[in-house]
Amino acid sequence: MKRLFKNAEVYRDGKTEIEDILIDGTTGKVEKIGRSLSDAEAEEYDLTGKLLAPGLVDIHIHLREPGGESKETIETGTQAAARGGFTTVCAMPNTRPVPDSAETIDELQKKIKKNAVVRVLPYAAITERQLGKSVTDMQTLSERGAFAFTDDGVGVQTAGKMYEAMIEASRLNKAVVAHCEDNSLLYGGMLHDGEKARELGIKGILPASEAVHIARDILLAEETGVHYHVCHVSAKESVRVIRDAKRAGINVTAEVTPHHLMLTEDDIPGDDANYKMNPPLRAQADREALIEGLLDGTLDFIATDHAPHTAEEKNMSIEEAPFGIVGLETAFPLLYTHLVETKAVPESQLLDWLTKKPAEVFQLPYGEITEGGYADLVVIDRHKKQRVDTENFLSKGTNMPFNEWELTGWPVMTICEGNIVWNEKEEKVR
Ligand SMILES: NC(=O)N[C@@H](CC(=O)O)C(=O)O
Ligand SMILES: [Zn+2]
Ligand SMILES: [Zn+2]
Repeated sequence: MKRLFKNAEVYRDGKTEIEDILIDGTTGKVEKIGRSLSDAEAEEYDLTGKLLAPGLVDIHIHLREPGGESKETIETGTQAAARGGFTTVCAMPNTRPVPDSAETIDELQKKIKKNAVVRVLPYAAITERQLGKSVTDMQTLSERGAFAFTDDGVGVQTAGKMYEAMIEASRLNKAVVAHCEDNSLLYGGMLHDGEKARELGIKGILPASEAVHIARDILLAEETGVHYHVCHVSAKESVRVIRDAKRAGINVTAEVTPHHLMLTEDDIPGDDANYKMNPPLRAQADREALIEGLLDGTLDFIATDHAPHTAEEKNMSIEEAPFGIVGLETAFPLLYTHLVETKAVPESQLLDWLTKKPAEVFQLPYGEITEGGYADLVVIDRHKKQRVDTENFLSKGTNMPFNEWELTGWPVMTICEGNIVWNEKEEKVR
């Protein structure tokens, strides 16, 4: 089935212009882009006044399946993604079992094929069961569709294992994606090692627990030539280390989450586990360094680290609850409201951080609207103002600090490979 989107403000090639886009549901591709298009067979949609952008790409999410279905499933997590405007998401491997072998990744691929509403690219683990002891059979995992390798959820504790993994990943032309956290520097910390932790009497997490791991890995990346990508950068020291590495020509890239861009430890109202995530919300100087890092290209793009947990788990105290917050359904309006509407960042820049940049960094054929390219699109109503209502989420997870925030710029329709996977008008997910 063909669809013709008329009079949209189309963002492509760095510009926004009023155009029509004809897509083909059979091939899943964009057939034509231009002015005054018509097609006798196509169903028409008038998008006057709406922004039509490439479908968003999220390199870092947790779908919890298999093993954590009470927190999220491939179905509910990708429904949440579709509603948030995301058409490509990369699923982290801290599941039970961990995708660390041919059997486990094959099983995961089957589940994705059956239940995913948007495109899911699965990560495989760097080490077996993410225990940091022996590197997985990366070649086999690559052949079976591993997007890249990561032990997200934990840091690879020894330099030697990371080095071995990087040599193999480099040979296979795959990225090593790292959760950076040196356990020997944790000291039982739960919040950033700052004012708020002291006030609440909770042990602090040193910025160095992140930055030391990153610095170590960067030297190993230099040695091995691997594409090394840093997850959820939170500390100003980490930004500095990555900036220096890029200047030295080392193949390092990095992401930052919406929550680290928006919040600091000062926003934590008390013992509320909706503010508990790893890495933690840090100080104002860190938040500023993250924004500066994004603007100067030290940090390459934004990823949500959507990390659902059950209400039961998150209703516990900060010291008892698990780390992590959800983000797929609010990422775009949150960033649009607080970066674009405030004029801190041009709309095109925000879109690039959520589409073109992540796709480029991982050499994915998504994240841009082109004739002949995938019909992955999101329609955004820049004027739609709405309060976040976690009760209304499609995700099973409601654990997040942005409930009841009034935000502007909501996705109203998401198209993945030519199929409408979310349409606000019909409150529908495929
Ligand atoms: N970010 C988090 O706080 N939690 C993540 C793990 C992770 O991303 O490291 C989770 O899986 O819950
Ligand atoms: Zn992580
Ligand atoms: Zn994560």
